[in-house]
Amino acid sequence: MSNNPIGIFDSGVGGTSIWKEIHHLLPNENTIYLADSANAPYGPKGSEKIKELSIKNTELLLKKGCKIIVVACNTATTNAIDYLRETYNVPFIGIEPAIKPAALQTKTNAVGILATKGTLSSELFSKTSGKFASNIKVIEREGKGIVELIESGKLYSDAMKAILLEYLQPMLKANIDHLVLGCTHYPYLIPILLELLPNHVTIIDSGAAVARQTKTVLEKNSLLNLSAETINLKFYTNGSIDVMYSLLGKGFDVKHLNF
Ligand SMILES: N[C@@H](CCC(=O)O)C(=O)O
Repeated sequence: MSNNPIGIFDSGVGGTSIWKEIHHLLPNENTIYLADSANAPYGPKGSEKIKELSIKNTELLLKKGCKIIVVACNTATTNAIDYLRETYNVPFIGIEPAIKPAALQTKTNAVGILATKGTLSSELFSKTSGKFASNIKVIEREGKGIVELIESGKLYSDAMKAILLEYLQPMLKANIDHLVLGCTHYPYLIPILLELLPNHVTIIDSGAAVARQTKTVLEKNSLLNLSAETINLKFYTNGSIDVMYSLLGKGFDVKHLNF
């Protein structure tokens, strides 16, 4: 069982930002990544639809023998992880916008958060936000259009720069000193954001924390892979293989699969 793969899924290619953190921290683990790009973006879909898609992805990963599932998608986590944990008999790791560290560290008492509509409108997000950020100003912004541009291979484009400028403006006006990236596609924006943001704004992303949590849960459940066999890193997408390669780099085992 311990050499069974870690299953990771996202609405598309964004969760590869989480896969990179996991593979970096746990290089001896087999992994299977599912990019549900054909159904991206999840953000504007209702909670029930997001749940349904998360179930579909989970069941495919379980069929492939995954020992643990990482929901590498804020939108799927905030809308579906409670249901998944109640329903399936494997550990689940989720990702949520890191509003807590931002709220604890802010000196200007104002933080920005960029996330999808599905995340910002979820019960889980409003609970976390109410718990940790009730005394500070939180400028929320739906990152409308960002996932679509990344999924269509237009990460470094004038269109991307233009919408980011628009979304950041009210945050900068409110004097934020932290920007929380609340979607796993967004770490790929960091080089552009660094160009657009003043130096005093810290970008917060929870990818490394998710990898550490995955390691902790594997350890606790005696599921760390201790075998000396060569590991397998598999990627399945129901969208564009080229976009996967553009973010991962060539040389990985990326296959097209209808799911
Ligand atoms: N990867 C995204 C999903 C965005 C979307 O498909 O709208 C997230 O973390 O929320």
